Amino acid sequence: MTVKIGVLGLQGAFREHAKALEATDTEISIVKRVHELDGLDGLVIPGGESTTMRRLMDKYELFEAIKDFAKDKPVFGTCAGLILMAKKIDGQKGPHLGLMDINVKRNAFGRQVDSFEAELHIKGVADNFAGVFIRAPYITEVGEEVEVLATYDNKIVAAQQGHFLTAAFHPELTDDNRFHQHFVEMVKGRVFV
Ligand SMILES: NC(=O)CC[C@H](N)C(=O)O
Repeated sequence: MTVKIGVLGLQGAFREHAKALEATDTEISIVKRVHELDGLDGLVIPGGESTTMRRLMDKYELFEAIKDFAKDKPVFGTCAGLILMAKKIDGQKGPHLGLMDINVKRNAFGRQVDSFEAELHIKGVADNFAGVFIRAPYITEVGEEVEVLATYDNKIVAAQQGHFLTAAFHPELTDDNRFHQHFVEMVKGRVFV
């Protein structure tokens, strides 16, 4: 069975995510409007700039619609997507979607190392995954139900909580689609139960 996965296409690296998913057994669509969530089995929230993406979500009434979608459908957020999914953002009053029990710090690796690549061990996914970090956040704290999937320099950079998956880096910017494949398996598991 082919599952249908949408990539939120308001801003950021959504085309790259769609491309990474092409190599998996999925039907892919770009989501820019609320009705385009209909019939999807899972959603990817890409990297970009979290405050801009939030503003656009509000503008197109996608904010509540995505919260609703996420009640029982898998969501995968990378970088800005991770920030949007977190329950707590360092130095910021409230969260955005607040889907995952994680605290996140934005632009957390500092200005000197704006962007870098590091080899990651991602639990259950890959021992040697090239993590591309771009003004990346990291997770400072996780709740009991959150499973840490990867750390870099003792900082949490990938995690999963039930049907939510998140990464501080950009798996869509490499040719390695194992992390996307992991999300597809999560979506399939959900569809079959
Ligand atoms: N590459 C990214 O998605 C960077 C995230 C960005 N620093 C933010 O705060 O939204």
